[in-house]
Amino acid sequence: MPQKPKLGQNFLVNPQACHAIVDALGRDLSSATVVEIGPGKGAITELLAQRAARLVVVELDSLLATSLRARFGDSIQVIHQDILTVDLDTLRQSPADRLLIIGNLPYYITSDILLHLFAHHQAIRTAVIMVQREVADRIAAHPGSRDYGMLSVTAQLYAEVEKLMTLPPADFSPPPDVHSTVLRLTIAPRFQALGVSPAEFLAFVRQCFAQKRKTLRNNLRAAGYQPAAIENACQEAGLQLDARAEGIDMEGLASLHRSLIKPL
Ligand SMILES: C[S@@+](CC[C@H](N)C(=O)[O-])C[C@H]1O[C@@H](n2cnc3c(N)ncnc32)[C@H](O)[C@@H]1O
Repeated sequence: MPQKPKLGQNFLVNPQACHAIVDALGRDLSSATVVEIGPGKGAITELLAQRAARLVVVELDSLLATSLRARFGDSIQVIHQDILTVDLDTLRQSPADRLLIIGNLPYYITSDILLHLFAHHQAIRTAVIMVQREVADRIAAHPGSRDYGMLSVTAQLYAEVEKLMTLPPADFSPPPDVHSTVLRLTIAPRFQALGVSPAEFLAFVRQCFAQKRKTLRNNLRAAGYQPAAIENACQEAGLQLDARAEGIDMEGLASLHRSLIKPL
């Protein structure tokens, strides 16, 4: 049985894909601060170093971080640290500097990295990230699809999501067990337009999706809402009582939430 690479280390070995991923950040990076998550052996880093005004890379593996420092010298900043502990705000040069994030992510912490990016969304303009295909499908899913759930709603509350390309295992060394998809997330939070506050609304969405097979009514009852309040909120949102959360768009979920927290 082949050993799983440590720290999700599947290195990209398709040069066209490397170019396409960097291009997806935007052609002109001459005034941008770019942050690469998990540069590894530098396949993407090499292209970025030629184009970005400023490049900061965050690599957890000490041997890789050392060899990146030796290879790129002072032309880039190498941070040897777990990305989940890096305060992205501190990488900006000014409050107006909004970071461009890029990375062929270590798949074992994809969701944690996404949440970390969203927690710092004010510091970010765009993120181009490669994730496992099935996870990309969930992030980009629309209401009514099997893949639509908490991850889709969370991502789409913070960003416009585009699927750019899917790569086969053979484009990596060693090849992973899965296909990989590149996503572009353009940060555009929707909380204000929906009239909801982020922490409260995300907690509510979690309750709606608590058990995907249950109806919304049952999930909300289990979360402690009164049957009459649920009925009223569904009516206000124009939703059937036996609807399931996976069929409800963001506006519908927000309308339900606003009704349910309204003082009686
Ligand atoms: C899928 S590889 C991508 C490497 C390179 N960017 C490429 O495309 O060939 C993921 C990289 O993330 C690094 N990594 C894993 N966990 C990390 C973490 N928590 N913080 C920062 N880097 C991490 C790994 O060491 C590895 O270099």
